[in-house]
Amino acid sequence: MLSPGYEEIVKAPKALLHDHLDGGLRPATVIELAAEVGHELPATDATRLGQWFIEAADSGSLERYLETFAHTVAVMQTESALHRVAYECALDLAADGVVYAEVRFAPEQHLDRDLTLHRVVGAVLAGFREGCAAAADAGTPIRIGTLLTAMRHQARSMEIAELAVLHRDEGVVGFDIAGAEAGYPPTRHLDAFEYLQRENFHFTIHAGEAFGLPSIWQAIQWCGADRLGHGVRIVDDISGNGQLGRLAAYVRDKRIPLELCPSSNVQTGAAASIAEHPIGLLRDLRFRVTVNTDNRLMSGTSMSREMALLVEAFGYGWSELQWFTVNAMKSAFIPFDERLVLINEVIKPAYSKLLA
Ligand SMILES: O=c1[nH]cnc2c1ncn2[C@H]1C[C@H](O)[C@@H](CO)O1
Ligand SMILES: [Zn+2]
Repeated sequence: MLSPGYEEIVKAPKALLHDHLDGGLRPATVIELAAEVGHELPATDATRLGQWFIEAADSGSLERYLETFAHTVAVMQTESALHRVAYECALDLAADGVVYAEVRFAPEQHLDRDLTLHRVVGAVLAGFREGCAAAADAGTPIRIGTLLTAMRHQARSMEIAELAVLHRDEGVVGFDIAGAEAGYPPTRHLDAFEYLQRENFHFTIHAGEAFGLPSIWQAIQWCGADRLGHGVRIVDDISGNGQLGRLAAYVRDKRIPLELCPSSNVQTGAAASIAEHPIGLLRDLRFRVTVNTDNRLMSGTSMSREMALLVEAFGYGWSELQWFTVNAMKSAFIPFDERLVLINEVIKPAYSKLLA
């Protein structure tokens, strides 16, 4: 059978669990919004700006990679800008064939002007709602769940966790912490995670990206994370012959989803190349692997491109792409019955045609 081509991958339904709103703006939108607020950018032509983001993020360090967000966050400080960015995000993901996405952002980073946390969340949720309606009209339906992120070097995680629970019936489906990992362990935010568990709410934690096993261990065993944002360094607990250490065995046994982001990991130095990315080993060992974009602007990528890169590097076919997609859908934070509908009525029928 021919290996999946890029155009066919775009048409196949895909599920995305790890995508940052402030890491997915269109370069042209960054330029227009920057002009409105007088923010100076490193380039004023959309192609050159897009290239600047990719090159600046290609730094080999998470800390330097994160510096590029200064330019996107700076232009997302009004309700209309947040609404527009969320609206375009929904359209862009839908046009790429994503049928389910969880998109995250940190409300506390959008208070530089006069917004409140509630208004920030309201503007993003409205943007997603209207973007999803427009995508459905265009014949590319998509469902989007929002995750609220707290920045791990700050001290607002409890407040953001409460904000997420407060908006749970309006589209917020989960919580996360992000930012520089080394020096900021997940247990710094233990009170927020314990609160979320008492509320029967869902959360993922960026862990095992720029820091190793202790971060993953804390995220799972102290904080109770449902999923791992990246978690790629779980390979440090797997020996050369595929023998699993206790933590890796626990993660696999409990089917804890790994939100792997191949291109982002190469840019931050967590993997040497796509071909050497641990996703190959983790899939062979049947961890609950999912494929994600992380930051489409900083990596110049999309869900289809990430899958095409894996097809090229590992020789994957439709059955592996379906497996990643069903894994993601099973691991989503929306209710079980709604996940099943997407798996049985959208994903499986499409892949069975592609597999035929
Ligand atoms: O991959 C990441 N690791 C840690 N933090 C990240 C990553 N991608 C984005 N962020 C940060 C920068 C954003 O401003 C913030 C909220 O989306 O999350
Ligand atoms: Zn991330």
